[in-house]
Amino acid sequence: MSTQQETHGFQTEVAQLLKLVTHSLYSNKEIFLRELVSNAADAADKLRYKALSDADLYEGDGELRVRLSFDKDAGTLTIADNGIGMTRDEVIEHLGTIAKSGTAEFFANLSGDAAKDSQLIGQFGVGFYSAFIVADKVTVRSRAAGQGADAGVQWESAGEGDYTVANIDKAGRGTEIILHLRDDEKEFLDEWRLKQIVSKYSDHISIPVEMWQEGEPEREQDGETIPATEGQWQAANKATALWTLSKSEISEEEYKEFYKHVAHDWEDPLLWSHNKVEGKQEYTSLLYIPAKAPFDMWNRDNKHGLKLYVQRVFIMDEAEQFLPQYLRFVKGLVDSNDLPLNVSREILQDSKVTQSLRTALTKRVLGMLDKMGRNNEEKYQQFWSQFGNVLKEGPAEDFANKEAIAKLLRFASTHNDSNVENVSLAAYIERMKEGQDKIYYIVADSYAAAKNSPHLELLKKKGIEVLLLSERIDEWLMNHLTEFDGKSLVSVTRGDLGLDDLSDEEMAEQEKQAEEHKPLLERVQEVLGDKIKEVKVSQRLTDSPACIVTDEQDMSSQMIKLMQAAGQEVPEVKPIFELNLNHPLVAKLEQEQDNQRFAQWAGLLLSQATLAERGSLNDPSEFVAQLNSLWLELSK
Ligand SMILES: Nc1ncnc2c1ncn2[C@@H]1O[C@H](COP(=O)(O)OP(=O)(O)OP(=O)(O)O)[C@@H](O)[C@H]1O
Repeated sequence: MSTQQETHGFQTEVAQLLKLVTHSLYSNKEIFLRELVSNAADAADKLRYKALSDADLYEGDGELRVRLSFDKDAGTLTIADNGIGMTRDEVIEHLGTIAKSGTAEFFANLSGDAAKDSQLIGQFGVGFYSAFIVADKVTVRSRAAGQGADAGVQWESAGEGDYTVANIDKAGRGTEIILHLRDDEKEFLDEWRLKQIVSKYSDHISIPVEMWQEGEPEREQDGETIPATEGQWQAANKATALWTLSKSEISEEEYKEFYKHVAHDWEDPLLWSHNKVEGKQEYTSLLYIPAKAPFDMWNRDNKHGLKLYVQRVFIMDEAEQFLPQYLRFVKGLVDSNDLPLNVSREILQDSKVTQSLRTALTKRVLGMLDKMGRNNEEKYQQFWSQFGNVLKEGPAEDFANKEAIAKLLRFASTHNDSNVENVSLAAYIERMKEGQDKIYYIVADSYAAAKNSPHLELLKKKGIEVLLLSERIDEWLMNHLTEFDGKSLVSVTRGDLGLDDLSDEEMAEQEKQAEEHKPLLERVQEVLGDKIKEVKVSQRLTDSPACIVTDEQDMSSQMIKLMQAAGQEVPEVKPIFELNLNHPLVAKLEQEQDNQRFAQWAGLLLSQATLAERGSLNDPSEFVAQLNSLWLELSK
């Protein structure tokens, strides 16, 4: 009997997701079973955890399992678990809305192209809603552990705009999902097909997935009487938690499938590392690097972290204490023998065990990435393109591992004529010119702006490599990374390039030039006044007439932009104005007798240099006016 039936509309995002699920996921439709069995296993894990402090929740039935059954006549497939179950409110919340933040933006970005969107949707994770790949109606009957039989709830939907919920009686705790299969999906009403899917995808989840085995009547075989057997539920999977096995017992396929279960991802992982550690600390970790970044990796409240088990009992999901933020893309689990079973998030936070696990797991991840970087460049590039920018948060967050993180960084560089970020600091050092003791880089708004920056001119001419950085995070990164392997990292847009050792003769020549052209420098300083900090003969230009650079102690242009974008106040920073004395425009400037025109030329050069460096001017109309008035003068 059902009462209090209500009809609810799906949250817009769920309706969009359902449309996509039914239209784009046909090619791999059997995974619906993995998703539903995975949810059942999670529900069992949650009950086991809650029952640690309240054994009554088991209601006398502590054998947690999920059962598959089908009815050929009715065309239904049922997945029934005796896990934690759901209350009416939970059913409405979990099966009618998507709680992940950033969901609306995610849907706004879909293209409408089924093939592309199905890739994206895999990153998003459709979970329960994958039921609608094969079913045109889904009935969920659930009852939360610890409640009376009359606290059951039934949810039903055809996967279009709405669903119904009603109160029902349900004697057994847990959740039953009844799929009313579409006419062309009846292949799933088959014992062998189901067994095959279960062993392919769900062999190593922690609970048995059972199917009904019919009994056999007594029979004669080779003159012997074989007694009758009774029908019984039998596990179709191995049901041993994968990470408790030794590595040699686990196949690649099994690692990959297990990943999809823990990470709720649809794609194979890129890399994993499985380790049992004994001794002072005892734990097992199974850490995966996904192939693709999740849709919400840059969302501030993105949920991440490992699954935590204590002595093989599931304790919590998304335990973010075990890895630093800059490794938030790592998925997997840690199973500790040293933490208490009743550990809470608060206790975890302050625990020494957590601290040492975090240190060890961080090292492990950095180690596995380093190894991939050395052994498989192609795979590493795939990793870098997805997670490189997250890793760049590392040097600021994790001082102790700065050098190890720096080894993992990859940059675009003048060495390669391409924007691909594949140059490591170690590779740069190997190619350093004789006498060069610094690593040069530039941070600009785009790859093109970096590559074509006038600040690179002399270095290019001398064949000195410069790393070309153009991601938003790069300035932040370089602020925290001042040295690698004993070599300092130097921005070509700041202070001195420190090329002294490279070119004694040129340095002497420059000093001589500065002396000879002192009057010019003084005149420029006078007309530009407090717009600049200082005017100098440039060390770095060959083709451009002038550039601006930032004093060593001042905040760089990129940092100023970052802070402004974040709405923060920034101090005024005056540039050092550098002139290329070998440039004809500068020679012309020097010869200009008319003071007013001299001031206009100098102002124009400064505006141009500022534009090239910062991409914008404080007073663009002044620049336009300068340009126009000079044109007029010249065309007289
Ligand atoms: N068998 C079940 N027993 C109890 N709760 C369930 C069950 N199936 C689903 N749920 C609840 O519904 C929620 C939504 O499930 P769904 O599969 O859509 O997403 P998910 O498992 O949280 O994550 P993902 O979308 O990444 O798969 C779950 O988080 C859980 O709270």
